[in-house]
Amino acid sequence: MLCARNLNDGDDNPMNILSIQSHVAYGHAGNASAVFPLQRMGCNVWPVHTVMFSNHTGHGSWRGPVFAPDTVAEVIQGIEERGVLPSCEAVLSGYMGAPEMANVILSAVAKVKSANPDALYCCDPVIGDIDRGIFVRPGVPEHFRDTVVRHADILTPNHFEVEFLTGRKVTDLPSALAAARQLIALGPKIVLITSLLRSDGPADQIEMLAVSEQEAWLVAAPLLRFPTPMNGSGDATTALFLAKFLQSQDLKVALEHVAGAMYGLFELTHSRNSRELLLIDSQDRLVSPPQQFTAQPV
Ligand SMILES: Nc1ncnc2c1ncn2[C@@H]1O[C@H](COP(=O)(O)OP(=O)(O)O)[C@@H](O)[C@H]1O
Ligand SMILES: Cc1ncc(COP(=O)(O)O)c(C=O)c1O
Ligand SMILES: [Mg+2]
Repeated sequence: MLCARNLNDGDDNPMNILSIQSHVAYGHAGNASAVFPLQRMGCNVWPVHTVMFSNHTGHGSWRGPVFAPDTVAEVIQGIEERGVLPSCEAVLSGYMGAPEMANVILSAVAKVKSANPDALYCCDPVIGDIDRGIFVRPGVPEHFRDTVVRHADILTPNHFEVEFLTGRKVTDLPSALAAARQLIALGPKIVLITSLLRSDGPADQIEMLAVSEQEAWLVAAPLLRFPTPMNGSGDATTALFLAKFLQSQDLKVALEHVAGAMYGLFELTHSRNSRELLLIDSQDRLVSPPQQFTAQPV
């Protein structure tokens, strides 16, 4: 079984998650979108930042450094020197900045897995989206496709990313399932496709598809219209899915949780016309989603 820790053994210490992502000071993307939901779900997070930007790139301009891969490796080495990697249950990665950063992250995954063979690597292959196309540096998309994906246990591409990683057009449910299974054949145990848009799907709904070797579940929630695309949603989605999966070890439970939590977050953000996700105002919704969405087997 894909399992970081058996929660039925009476051990109620929080999960430790090493989260290596971008960080923004204002608003929510990367670690600034993932850390709070993980903490609110009761996880202990060790955030390592790959960049420190003033704000997410969706605003059109931003300032701040992209950290050198060696800088990030040094921070991870310092964590290793605390002797705590055996208690790390998962590594989570997102926006990488440059292909060399991916190698630092893969080396962190190897260290964590050698200290704790049950630890999971959850990779959000941040490459781009349907509205903007590719928004990462040259070389990063190919590096995800050719190398990083094979090392992930859980992979959470959006619609655009699943098409890039597989080289397949995803237009309907059969092509979405085939694309997820193509990725699973490379190594990941679970593929979560976020924001699936398909011709044979319901209008005005946004879907997520969660696939493992044994199971496939589809869930739909209302699609809300925003004047500009929202950023940071994938980072919160992956964080919430990982936390719930680690806690429940159940694909359907994790999928239904993330669908309800993300709808709760988007609904509040939409009702207040906010350009940034209202994560703090939605904190209770992230843990106990007010609306439930039932996943269907496919
Ligand atoms: N316009 C929207 N209306 C409602 N929910 C949305 C909307 N956009 C994103 N979401 C929620 O956020 C999740 C992740 O969005 P997605 O666009 O796939 O992330 P990414 O930022 O990685 O592109 C979706 O699966 C959905 O739950
Ligand atoms: C700094 C930064 N990190 C991460 C992301 C990824 O965000 P999303 O969750 O929308 O894929 C973005 C997207 O704009 C970003 O600007
Ligand atoms: Mg994303």
